[in-house]
Amino acid sequence: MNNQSVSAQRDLTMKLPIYLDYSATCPVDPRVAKKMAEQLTMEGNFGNPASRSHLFGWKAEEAVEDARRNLAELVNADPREIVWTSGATESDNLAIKGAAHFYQGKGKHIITSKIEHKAVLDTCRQLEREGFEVTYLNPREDGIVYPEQVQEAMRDDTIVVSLMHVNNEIGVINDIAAIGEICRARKVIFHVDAAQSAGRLPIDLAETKVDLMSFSAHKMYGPKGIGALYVRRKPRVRLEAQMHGGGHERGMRSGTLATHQIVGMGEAARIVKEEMAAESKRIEALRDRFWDQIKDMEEVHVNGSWEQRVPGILNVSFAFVEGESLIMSLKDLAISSGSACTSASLEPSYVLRALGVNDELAHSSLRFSFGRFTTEHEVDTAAAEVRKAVEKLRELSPLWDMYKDGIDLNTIEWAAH
Ligand SMILES: Cc1ncc(COP(=O)(O)O)c(C=O)c1O
Ligand code: FES
Repeated sequence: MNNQSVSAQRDLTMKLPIYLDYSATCPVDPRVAKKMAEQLTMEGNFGNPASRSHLFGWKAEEAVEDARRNLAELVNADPREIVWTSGATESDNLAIKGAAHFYQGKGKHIITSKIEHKAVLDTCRQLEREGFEVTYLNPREDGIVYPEQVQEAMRDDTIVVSLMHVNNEIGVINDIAAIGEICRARKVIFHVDAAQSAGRLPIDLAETKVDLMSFSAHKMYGPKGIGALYVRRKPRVRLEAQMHGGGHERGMRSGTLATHQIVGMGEAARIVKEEMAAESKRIEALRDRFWDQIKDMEEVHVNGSWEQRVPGILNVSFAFVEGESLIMSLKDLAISSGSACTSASLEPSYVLRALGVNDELAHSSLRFSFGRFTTEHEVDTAAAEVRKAVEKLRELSPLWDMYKDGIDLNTIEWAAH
């Protein structure tokens, strides 16, 4: 089934909300699902890829290695540099803890940023408890962590720098090539979380001086629960394993390989490599189409650099409207106020706060993310619904009335309570 027929079929059966949360996760591409299903049964590659004594094992191993080649080709790496994991969370843990533990004899200082995914931030917190020191860089107002900031934070005992390629809440892109040069010159290991960029931006690891890179299949239309870590061979990067057992994945990550998941990720990578250029253009056009329909509203702001961003993510603040109320009144849209992992919290986003967005505005922000199966019709419907909901909530807002009456809200002394 092609993309258009998937969308058409969904239109017919739909009472489902319009899905605009592709940064949280993507549906599995039907081509990927088909290939995965074929692996599971007696006729497929159900064997254990580690079994060396019979055909079932050999076939499963071949399927795993095909997938490894496909993922490696997506980022121009050597297949021997790809280690399968359960997702980007595990890859981040393995990269940062693995490198910190292996290289701690050289120093105990790590550099990261305040707007990393929790998988990186919590890993760094854990390392702090173990006696490592971590510098959390603040991005500039545009959401970018600049190479000079990394340069300035470097110390003689710095062993690891971990920065994301694309931020999952605001879609802003960091210049990993320039940061890689700085790290390489000082022989500091550079880890990049590419969960949001792989398959959305071209990545060339033969050219870019990244030592470790995390990937997640479910952000590229593959299944959840599978990911990979790129571990550079030249110059060789060493890691202390975090999972011990049968010595799979050259000792870096033990555990029977999940053949069907791995085949799914490989197929997802193969498809996205072929379709990325056209897909990015299409998604950018959808994003612009959406933004064109809401940008003339008053007090509507895009968070993060407009120029340096992936096409699929748009984080917008609607001043004088409370984000949770807005989501509640947009029941026909599947959107979020920030990342999926923190969507249960009513705290304003730590990412937006780090950009200097004030609490009220951070509270009134929504993330729209567009993807492979998004249609123009969905975008038009979503934009109309957003306009309607924002206007209605503002009608009910005393603060909006005051703003419209020209009262400067910053000068008001609110009663303490
Ligand atoms: C930037 C980033 N890193 C890591 C993850 C976690 O990936 P996974 O769900 O594969 O563990 C995500 C997913 O939300 C992400 O956006
Ligand atoms: S799924 Fe993206 S933040 Fe957790």
